[in-house]
Amino acid sequence: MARPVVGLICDRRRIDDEDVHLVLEQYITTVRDGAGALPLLIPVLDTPLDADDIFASVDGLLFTGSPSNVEPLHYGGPPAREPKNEDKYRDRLTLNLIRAAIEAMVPSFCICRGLQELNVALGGTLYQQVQEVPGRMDHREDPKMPEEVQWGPSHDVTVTKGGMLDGLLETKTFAVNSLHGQGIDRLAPPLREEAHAPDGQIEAVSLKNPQGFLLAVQWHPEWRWAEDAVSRKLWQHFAETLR
Ligand SMILES: N[C@@H](CCC(=O)NCCCC(=O)O)C(=O)O
Repeated sequence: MARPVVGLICDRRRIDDEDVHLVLEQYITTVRDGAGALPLLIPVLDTPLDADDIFASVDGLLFTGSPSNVEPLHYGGPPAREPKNEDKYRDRLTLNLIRAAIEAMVPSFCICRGLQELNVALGGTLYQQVQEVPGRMDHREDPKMPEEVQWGPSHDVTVTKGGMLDGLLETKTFAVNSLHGQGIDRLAPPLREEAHAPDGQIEAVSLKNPQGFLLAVQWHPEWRWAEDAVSRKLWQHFAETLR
């Protein structure tokens, strides 16, 4: 039987004066092994690919993480302090694609930047520097540390009662990694909180009125997914919605 196909959103970066479309390999191998699907990379072109064309070729979508930030103009925020750290072509594709995927009930899993895109696409706002918000922790990785530490467990999250994760996971508090400087400020009206960090930062969301599968997490369940019971469950559940 043919494997289901999952479309992974690429980043668009300028490398050696060329436009390059790329995805970290860990997302690709996790889609293959954790969700049992065929990974299909979705490039971020000047004129975005048509959502219906994409939906005709995939059984689900993965909105990947990225070092780039959603441009604040999309949520009425002040100009970014680091305007170079943007991917305006990705914004142009994903903000519309997420809304279209919800409408078309295409199963979608959103990770890190993907969660932030979902919140902005549905009318929410972002903190541009979570660590500067009074009472919030620093959710960024330490780039001076070895990769294992940067991507290793960083803080707990607690699952919110009555949501998708509450129904899915036996463990209600568990450790996650944390590699983000931005985060949800105002939650988009159609979304509900699924989990939060000890400082109150929203760490996972889903639709209040679910239509198909839509889950977004601020952490990275693709990192060493096979070694972590919660990550295994999330990928398995995503896989089940693809068929
Ligand atoms: N830039 C945003 C989003 C953070 C994010 O997605 N990090 C993932 C980095 C690794 C990768 O390339 O997937 C923020 O800082 O909040």
